[in-house]
Amino acid sequence: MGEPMRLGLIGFGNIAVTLLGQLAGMHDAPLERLTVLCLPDSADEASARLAAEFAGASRETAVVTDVQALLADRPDMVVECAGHAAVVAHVPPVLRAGTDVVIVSIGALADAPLEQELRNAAAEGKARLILPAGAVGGIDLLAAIGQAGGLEVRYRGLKPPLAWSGTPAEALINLGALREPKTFFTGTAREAAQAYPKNANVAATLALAGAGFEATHVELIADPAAPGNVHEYSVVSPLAKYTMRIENLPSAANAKTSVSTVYSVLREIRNRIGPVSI
Ligand SMILES: NC(=O)C1=CN([C@@H]2O[C@H](COP(=O)(O)OP(=O)(O)OC[C@H]3O[C@@H](n4cnc5c(N)ncnc54)[C@H](OP(=O)(O)O)[C@@H]3O)[C@@H](O)[C@H]2O)C=CC1
Ligand SMILES: O=C([O-])CC(=O)C(=O)O
Repeated sequence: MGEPMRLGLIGFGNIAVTLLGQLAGMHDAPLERLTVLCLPDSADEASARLAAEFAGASRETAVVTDVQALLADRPDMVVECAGHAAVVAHVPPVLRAGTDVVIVSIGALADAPLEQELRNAAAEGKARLILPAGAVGGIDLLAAIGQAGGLEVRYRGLKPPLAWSGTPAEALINLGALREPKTFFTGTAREAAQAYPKNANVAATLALAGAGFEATHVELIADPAAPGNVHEYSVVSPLAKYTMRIENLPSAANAKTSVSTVYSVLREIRNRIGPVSI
């Protein structure tokens, strides 16, 4: 059994609540304290759910609404699952304080000054900025062969029309009337991640692992026949060529987010606490 850990969570939406259920059932790699940083409007609900679903004899919980209170709880690691604005507001001070952070809203790094600020904050605090694979796979191979250069990466993100609601796609196509797949965005990973902050974090993950934000080609597609949230990409490099297609189950509480994202975060937590990292 690993050493007990003090975990901080930023956000209390779909990913955080689903993760809470997974953490509650995790006994092989124990958590001794879970501190949630949420918006003031969510604090009462978060307190009630933590008390009912997670707290116990050997588990303490706290709900806070500002980053200094989160840091005062001395978490060993913090997981951000709240969106791009929360990365901007909260992650630099946590890194500067010397605490490792897993960022789920990776597309925030498409803002080049913010990416630099996060790298500087991690260096200053001697902390690690951890970028999980999230809803996509094959990041290990991409990051490995990318070191040799010469990468060409092309990514297609297909989701059912509902998953694109509330995004700029609404102004480009009639999502409700769509009867066939429609590509509404073609561009770079930087453009995609910035225009679709809740839907194109995968494009940013591929860019950061591989060919960079400008050289990673992205297509975003609304497809009424999509069998879930689909991530397809192809890699051509001097060392390897491969294609990947992942059909992800969307979250019941947020069609934009694939459930596998939660499990990717859980993997980071287990790798941190457990005796083996894989
Ligand atoms: N890397 C990847 O592969 C993936 C990354 N993501 C990223 O994860 C994010 C979270 O996903 P999900 O949980 O499904 O989204 P949700 O919208 O369900 O949850 C996000 C929660 O964070 C809250 N929040 C917003 N701003 C702050 C803040 N400053 N401090 C604390 N809480 C805040 C939101 O409140 P309110 O609703 O009131 O704004 C909401 O409750 C997405 O926005 C996306 O950026 C998602 C899928 C895949
Ligand atoms: O969860 C997914 O399938 C991917 C996603 O939303 C993103 O890339 O932001």
